[in-house]
This record gives sequence, structure tokens and C-alpha cells, in this order.
Amino acid sequence: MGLLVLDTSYVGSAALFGCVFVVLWYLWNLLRGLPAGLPPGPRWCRLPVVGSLPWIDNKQMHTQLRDWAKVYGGIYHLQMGNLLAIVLHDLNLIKKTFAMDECSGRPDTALLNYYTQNRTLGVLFSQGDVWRENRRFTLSCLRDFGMGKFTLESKISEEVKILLEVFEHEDNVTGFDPHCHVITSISAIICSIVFGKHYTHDDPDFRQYLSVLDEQVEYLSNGAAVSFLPFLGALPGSPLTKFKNNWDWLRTVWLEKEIEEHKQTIDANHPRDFIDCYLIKMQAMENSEGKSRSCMSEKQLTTLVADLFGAGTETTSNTLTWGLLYMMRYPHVQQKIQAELDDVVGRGRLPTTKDKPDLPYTHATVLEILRCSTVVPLGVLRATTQDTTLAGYDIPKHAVLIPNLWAVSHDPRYWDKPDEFRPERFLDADGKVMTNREALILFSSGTRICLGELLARAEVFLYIACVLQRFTIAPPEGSTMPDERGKLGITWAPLSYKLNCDCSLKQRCSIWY
Ligand code: HEM
Repeated sequence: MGLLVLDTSYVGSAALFGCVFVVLWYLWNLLRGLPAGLPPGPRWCRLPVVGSLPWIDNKQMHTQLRDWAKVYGGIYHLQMGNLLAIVLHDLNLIKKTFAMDECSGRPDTALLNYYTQNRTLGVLFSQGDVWRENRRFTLSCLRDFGMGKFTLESKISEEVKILLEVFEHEDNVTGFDPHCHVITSISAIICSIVFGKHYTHDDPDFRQYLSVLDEQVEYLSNGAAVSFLPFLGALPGSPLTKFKNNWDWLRTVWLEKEIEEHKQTIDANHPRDFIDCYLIKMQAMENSEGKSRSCMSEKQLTTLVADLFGAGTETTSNTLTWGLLYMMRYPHVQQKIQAELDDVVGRGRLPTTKDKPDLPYTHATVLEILRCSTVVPLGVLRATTQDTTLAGYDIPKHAVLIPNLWAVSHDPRYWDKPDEFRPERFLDADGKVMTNREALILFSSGTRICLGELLARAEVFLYIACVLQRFTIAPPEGSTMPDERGKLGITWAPLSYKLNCDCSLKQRCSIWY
């Protein structure tokens, strides 16, 4: 009994001591000022070990960081657990910073390190020479497979046609959640480039890969504590453990098997897809430089393929799910697009990207969908690879760089009434589309600008044009209009909602192709 009393009082004293320590540390931080050379930052939200993390609102981090920029300016710093983060708000500063080679790293976090073996695998989260090599190869290979050309368009159109059928056969009385169909359809496009296979909407395995991807994207959320507090990863059931299990499963159950199958059936003279191209180049490098010196490997390929699957699926599908939601909320926009499509394309064939110049309102709406949704609101976090200077401040090596792309897309200095959905903002006085508005940087900029930008733009245009050519979409009868709240992972996704796309709503059933 005596021992128990002693123990309890010991624990109590330790807790009291801990609290006093934290309070003293907090006060000391408030009084001592900020480290010399760094940009400003909130002094009042810094605790030992966790730094500003307890104050970060994971669900709305992009708006919260925008609000803090009103106090601290276009560049400020935060202590995120064990990493110093530099938040960038100013458009010109983001562009300048992201063009610098020493700002093209990725953060040193437990999740990314596991996935990429300390940022040495793949293209999305790797850095240094590995990233440069993989990026060069991926870009040239995607170009060969028609990215930005009409050859890829036929793949997109095939998937659109299937999606239209799926929508048509859905329950159009009580409505349905479009996201599951949209993500399957969009993912099937990047998968056909990468794996040379056509994955169908009713393939249970493919559905499972997509649902695992959804989970991974949430774990990779930019403000996730586990990214900045490595010790959390050791706790049972931590997101790090779940992330690792998911990745190991996806790798072994799907990706490695696909690569093996390709190795068995490859014809070096007729590459079928991205995996074939990589294997052929890898063999050539091994022949010329020897296996140990070549930087290409099956391990690299596995992560590269996963990067393309992830980056090419979540982003565009969320953009489209937002797009359909906006179309329901702004029926006058939908009607204008339909009138333009009827005029220019008619109902006898699907719209194509060749029609784009003659469909300025549809094109402007697509740009407005991209701007309003900004589906990667805080970009893919970058990191400094050496000490550097930004806007006159000293930024140390390994600092995390957070570009608030969402804030730029919603900045009243560049966009009149930024919170309004108004496609007209992309049309000039002659009704022509202003495609290159400088502040539209949702694909980021500089050395690591999105590799799939052309593909994504083509996909969003074709899906929106084809869906609205065939259907008028609306919320199911009696249900309320979905609002514009979203869910933040690494991407910004709309909350789940239902739509009804009964084509009889506007007698659009007469479409035949
Ligand atoms: C609306 C759709 C999309 C948006 C908004 C988007 C946005 C972004 C952003 C913000 C980055 C980070 C760039 C940086 O680090 O500064 C990125 C990188 C990347 N994106 Fe996209 N993306 C989209 C679609 C796609 C598609 C369809 C692909 C498929 C090929 C893709 C592949 C990639 C890859 C591989 C990277 C990494 C580039 C690198 O680190 O060098 N993205 N994207």
C-alpha cells in the first residue's frame, strides 16, 4: 500500500513537473523572439516537440494558412514537429522559389521515407539525380504514348463512352454518388498507358486497388502529425503502420505481379505500354553500363508505376467530381454549355479537343472548375536540399516548403470575387478564352511542375463536354443541393453527394453516336 502511495505521488510529481516545463518553455518562446534570419511566424503557437502542430487544422489547412498569411505576410515559418516549414503565399515568390534547383527536394518524413526508401525511388517523392532521371524518362515516355496528342484522346473517349453508359444505367430516381464511377473511369486511362490493360468498372480487384489508394492519400495529408512526429509511427495502430501495410500489399499483390507478367511476354520491338518501355530501356542501360551502375531497376519501376497510378487518378477524378457538383449548383452554366455544344458539335458525335477553339464557354468553364477546386491545394510539399535565401530570409537545408496554391487561386488581387463560380472571368472582350492567366498555378510551377498537366486538362475538358452533351445533371428530387465543403488529404475532395442524370430531364436522349 505504502509503495502504491509512493508510486502515485511519483507519477503526480512527474506530471506536474512536465506541465510546468511545457508552460515555462511556452513563455520562454513567446519572450525570446524568433530565430534570426527566418521569415516571421506565429510565436504564440509553439510547444516543445510538437511545435505548431496542435494549432494546425488538418481539415482546412489551406484556408487556415491563408488566414495566417494576412498576419505574417507572403512568406512565414511554422515549426511542424521536428521540421521547419516555410509557407509561401505570394505568386511571384512561389514561381521564383520553385524554379530553384535547391528547392526541388521532398520532405524527410517517415511516410515518404518508407515509400521511397529515403526519397530514392520513383518520381513523385524522390529527389536528386534519381528524380531527375525518372522524370526525364517518364516525360518522354508519356509523350511517346500520346500525351497532348490526339492518339491519347481516343483512349479518353473510350472511357468517357463507358462512363456515360454507367451513368445512364444508374438509379436515376434516388440518385447516385458519381465519385466511384468517375475515379474508376479516370484511373482506367492512366492504367491503360502504364499497364497496357483495360480495367473495367466491375473489376473487384481494381476497385480494391482504388480504395487502398484513397486511404493512402488521406494518410499523406500535408498536416498529418505522423509525418512530423516520427515517434508516433511506433505506436500500435498508427497511420504509419497502416500506410506501410497498404503499400506492401499494393506492391506485392498487384504491381510486382504486373511487372513480372510484362517480363514474360515482352517483345522488345513492340513496346505495349510504359512498363515495357521502362524494361527495354533498363536492359539497354544494363548492357551499356552494367547492372550495378545503371540507375534503372525493377524496384524503381514499381514505385514509378505506383506514382503514376496515384497522381493520375486522385487529382483528375476529384476535379471532375467537383466539376459535376458545380454544374448542379450553377444550372445556368450547364445550360450555356449545352447550347454551345448543340450549336457546334450537335448530337451525332462526341465532342473532341479539336472542337475546343469553337467551344470557348465550355473551355472557360473547365478552367473555372480547375481554379475553384484547386485539388492539390498545398501542392506536393517540397524541401530545400541546401541552405538558401528566399525573399532575403535565410532558409536552412531540409526546410519543408508549403506553397498555398489554393490561396493563389482564390486571391482577390488576381481574381475578381474569387469565391464566385464565374467562367466568364476566362473570356476576353471578344469572347476568346484567356488560357494562360498567370495566377492559375494549380499544377504548380518550376522544376517539378506536374507531369500530367496536358493529360489532366484533356480529360477534364472531354468528360465535362461529353457528360453535358448527353445529360442534364441535378440533385435527386427532394434532396438538398450539395455544398462546397470538402475533405482534405493530399488532395481536396468534395464530400460525398448524389446526383441524378436522367437524360429525359431535357430530352437529351436523342443523342446517338
Ligand atoms: C487536375 C489534375 C492535376 C493536378 C491539379 C495536379 C497537380 C500537381 C501538383 C500541384 C504537383 C506538384 C508539383 C511540385 O512539386 O511542385 C504535381 C506533381 C505531379 N503530377 Fe500532377 N496534377 C494533376 C494530374 C496529374 C496526372 C493526370 C498525372 C499523370 C501522369 C500527374 C502526375 C504527376 C507527377 C508524376 C508529379 C510529380 C512531378 C515531380 O515531382 O517531378 N498529375 N501535380
